Parts: sequence; structure tokens; C-alpha cells
Amino acid sequence: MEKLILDGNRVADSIKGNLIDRITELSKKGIVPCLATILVGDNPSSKTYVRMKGNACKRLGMQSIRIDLPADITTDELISQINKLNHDPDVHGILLQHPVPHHIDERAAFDAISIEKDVDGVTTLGYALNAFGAATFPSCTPAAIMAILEYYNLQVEGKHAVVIGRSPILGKPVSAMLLNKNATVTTCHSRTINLEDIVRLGDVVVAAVGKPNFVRGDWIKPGAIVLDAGYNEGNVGDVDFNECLENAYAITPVPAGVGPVTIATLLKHTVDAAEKSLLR
Ligand SMILES: Nc1nc(=O)c2c([nH]1)NC[C@@H]1CN(c3ccc(C(=O)N[C@@H](CCC(=O)O)C(=O)O)cc3)C=[N+]21
Repeated sequence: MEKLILDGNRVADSIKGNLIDRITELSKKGIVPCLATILVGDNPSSKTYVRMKGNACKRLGMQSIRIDLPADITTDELISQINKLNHDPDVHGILLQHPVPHHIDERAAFDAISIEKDVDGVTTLGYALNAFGAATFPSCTPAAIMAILEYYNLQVEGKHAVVIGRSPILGKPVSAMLLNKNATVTTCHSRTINLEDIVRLGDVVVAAVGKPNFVRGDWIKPGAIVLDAGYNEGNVGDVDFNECLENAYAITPVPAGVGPVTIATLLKHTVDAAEKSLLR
């Protein structure tokens, strides 16, 4: 059987291509979709990701506001910044870059983002609505994974999907989204006993652990679909691509897999939010 290397840039281009006319229509009504990104501290890779998000906005003729806050800011100060953006009518989406420094209550900060502007799908309410299959903004990386499956017409219904990782903006929501598409879902994590043997049962494998090249070739069931949501230092995924390519039917590379689709999804959600703001 022919192998499929899932091209994230192609999927991202198709998502972004659909946005151009919508952005033009909005501009006729005097609206420029605007994403505000908040970075706390100066983690170099976080800086890179935030810059990429801002640049992606610019390229499509969208607005972006970047807010850089010192690493020693308090949770309350961060929340008051978020509240300002909540009340700014020119801001349609708010992204607080994860992770924030340890002394900050990240959950409280995420939950300060108003649901209308939660284009990154990080709030407790957004997570819950998404888990119930409601029309809300899901977190961008899980949505990107689903968009790749859809673009390539890869069905998950009835299949066993094994998700490695249970983080609130990746493993948990993608597990719920796969379940909503009628997959049979197993969510593995750091306490899972015999993780490799469980991955071997996966018709679909989603890696979201944050450990470089963690998933090995002999863990992959022949014919499986492998999605690598890892973003480790040096642009290395969670999946050993060359090894896993052997058994996989379809697989995302890193870079140029899930990453660019995540950013395209964020832009799409911001345009969606700008359109919805007109209806209020
Ligand atoms: N609140 C929040 N939301 C996020 O969505 C979020 C976050 N925090 N924290 C960090 C992770 C990481 N992340 C990436 C997005 C795109 C690429 C990406 O496009 N990478 C390129 C390569 C990057 C490069 O060229 O340097 C690629 O895979 O082809 C990577 C990583 C979003 N994240």
C-alpha cells in the first residue's frame, strides 16, 4: 500500500485560503480581525512561537497585538491584563502562551479569558463545551489534528485511537474530539502501565507527550495513522519519524506536520470570532 506523508503546510494553506475572502468582507465593514498574544517571561522557544503567530496574522492582513510581561508578574496582574483585552472591542482573540512561570496560576489565568475571545480553546468552559460537541473554539492543536484527518479523508469511526498525553490543551481535548467522531479512545499518560503494548493496539496514534522521539517504530501497528503533536527543542517531534514510517500507513512529519495547521486554525478561530462580534 502507498504511504501517506501528511503535509501540514498543504492543510494549513487550504485553511488560510478560505480566510482571505472573509477577511476582505470584514474589512468592508471596518473590522480587522485581531489576535492578542500574551507572553510571560522570555522563554526563547515560546518567543519564537508567539512571533510566528503574529507574523501569520500579518501575512493574511489581520491585526496582532503582542503583550510581553515580565516573568515575576503576579497572577492578579496577569488577569488584569487579560481583562483589559476582554473589554477591548478591537481585540477578537486572546492567546496566553503556555507554559507560564510556575508561581502563576495558569488555570486561573486561562479562565479569565472571555469565552467569546477564547480562540485558543483553553478555558474550562471552552473545554467542556467542546467535549460535549458544542460549537465553540476547540484548542488549536487538537483541532489541527482533526483538520488533517478530515483533509486527507481519514476516517476514525469505530477505530481504536490511542492518545499519548492528557494535558488540558492537547491530550484531553483531542481524546474527546476523537470520541465525538466515534473512535474508541484510550488515553495514555506517564502512569500508564505497559504503554507500548497499548500503543501497539492503535489504529490511530496521537503523540502529545513532549519527549523527543518517544514513540518507536515497533510500537506502531501496521497500517496505523500516526499524528505527532510534539514540539521539542530543535524542531523534534514525539515520534521517531523514520522508524514509525515503516509500519504506518499515514504519518505527520515534524516540522511541517501538525505545527503549521495549529497556527492556521488559530487564525481561522480569530476570523470566526471577528465575524461573531458583528452579530452581538
Ligand atoms: N496557549 C498556547 N497555545 C498553543 O497553541 C501553544 C502554546 N500555548 N504553547 C506552545 C505550543 C507550541 N505550539 C506550536 C505551534 C506551531 C508550531 C509550528 O508551526 N512549528 C513549525 C516549525 C517551527 C519553526 O520553524 O521554528 C512546524 O512544525 O513546521 C510549533 C509549535 C503552539 N503551542
